[in-house]
Amino acid sequence: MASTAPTLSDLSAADILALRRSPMPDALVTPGPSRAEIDRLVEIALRVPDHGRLNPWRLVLIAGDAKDRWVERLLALAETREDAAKVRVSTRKLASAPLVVVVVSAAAPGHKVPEWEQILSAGAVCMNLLNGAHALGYGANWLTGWHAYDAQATALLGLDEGQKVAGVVLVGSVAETAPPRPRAKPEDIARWLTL
Ligand SMILES: Cc1cc2nc3c(=O)[nH]c(=O)nc-3n(C[C@H](O)[C@H](O)[C@H](O)COP(=O)(O)O)c2cc1C
Repeated sequence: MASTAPTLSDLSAADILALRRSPMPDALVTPGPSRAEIDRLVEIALRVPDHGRLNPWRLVLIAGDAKDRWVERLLALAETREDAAKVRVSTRKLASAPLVVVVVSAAAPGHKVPEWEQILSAGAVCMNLLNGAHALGYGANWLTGWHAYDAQATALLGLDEGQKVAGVVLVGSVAETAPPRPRAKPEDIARWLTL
């Protein structure tokens, strides 16, 4: 008998957003999105509110041989650190996913649009990547990790002065769905303003 489990195409956009869950990094596997799907994902990622149309973000796409070399170089850098044992483990989390999208905050300080708002817009890019990947039938996980902050590691990404890594978003097919994660209770977080 055919499975009656709902597929993505049976779900409404609201259900897709409500059901999204980050798979574990090593549960993100090949095949990754095709080139056309990556183009679509980038289009979705960039459809974010951006006060003043400053485009205060950049994306670095990492896949294939370049991704293997990136992880190798990070592993070599990890070994030079005092916390090598710990960062080696977090670096290996990057190995499985076929696509990594590094979201870079390129906020302009001193602009009349506060830097805080520009940085928030980079966070929105990360979130759109997660939802976009999910809607396209893939999974994604938003990480940072030591390599998002270490100057030698970020130099591998060719960031300009003042740019910061907002997210290292792993994308791939989902080998194993993560179990449900406890969520904040709306009543603990949201309240109606009464004046
Ligand atoms: C800015 C940011 C950085 C994160 N960095 C890491 C990280 O380095 N390592 C990690 O295990 N999880 C990290 N997380 C958490 C993962 O994204 C986590 O898998 C996620 O919160 C799971 O929740 P979800 O299923 O609702 O997406 C980070 C989350 C955010 C928002």
